[in-house]
Amino acid sequence: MKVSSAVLRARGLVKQHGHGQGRVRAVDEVDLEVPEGQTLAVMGPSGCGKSTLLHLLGGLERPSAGEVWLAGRRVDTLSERALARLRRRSVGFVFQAFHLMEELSAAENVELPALLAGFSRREARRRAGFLLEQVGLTGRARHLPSQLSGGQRQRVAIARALANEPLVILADEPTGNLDSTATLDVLRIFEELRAAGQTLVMVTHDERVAATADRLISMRDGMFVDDTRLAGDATGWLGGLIGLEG
Ligand SMILES: Nc1ncnc2c1ncn2[C@@H]1O[C@H](COP(=O)(O)OP(=O)(O)OP(=O)(O)O)[C@@H](O)[C@H]1O
Repeated sequence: MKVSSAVLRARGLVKQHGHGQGRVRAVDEVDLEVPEGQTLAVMGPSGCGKSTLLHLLGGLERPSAGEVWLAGRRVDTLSERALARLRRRSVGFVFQAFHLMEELSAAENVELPALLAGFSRREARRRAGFLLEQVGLTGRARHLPSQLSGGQRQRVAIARALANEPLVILADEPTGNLDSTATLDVLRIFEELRAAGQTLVMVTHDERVAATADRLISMRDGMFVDDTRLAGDATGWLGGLIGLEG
């Protein structure tokens, strides 16, 4: 394990939805530090605020109160434009519903965020090819998302999330729409990501997915009720790719 420096930090994080009687505190005074290279799973009952927390950490939603820091930079006070740039350059998102661009091929879906993050066309293409190979989809690079299975789509989405060399990957129920075979494929990739030292925060209902993490936080009613370190260590093939080996 590397020397811990927090990639992601939150202080006194609050997100309130709605007004008056219908007001909900989806996230309620949360403090969090995610060191570089840590994989963190967040579990908890439906509606406890997991997705909201992930959105706040990734700058997709703004907190009602509190602070979010990414790589030492305050995020929650950035302009929309600066926030969008930070997301493009530094965060990889994986969603339950994949959210691939339907009119683009698998390879193009992975190339696009690399281009937006500033890679040259050649480098973006090379990177997409490599990433698709790593998730076992070389033969599907030219397929459209509609021509892929759910598991294959999610593997494209994970390759896409890695395309910009993100400081952190945020994954919201990444296996929520997958059958058990496809879930195992995604688990294998997450284990490799962890072994490679990729910082990752994932929200999941699946204990098998959570078991791939270094750390497990349980949430209830917008608050953390448990924070446990899980066992495990390994090394893997993604180290070179995300620039963390050696
Ligand atoms: N845009 C919104 N407007 C109003 N209330 C919202 C909004 N988004 C979330 N909420 C409420 O905030 C609470 C937390 O929602 P959130 O989606 O973060 O929970 P979750 O733990 O991810 O749930 P699930 O496991 O079912 O996905 C819930 O009570 C939800 O109804």
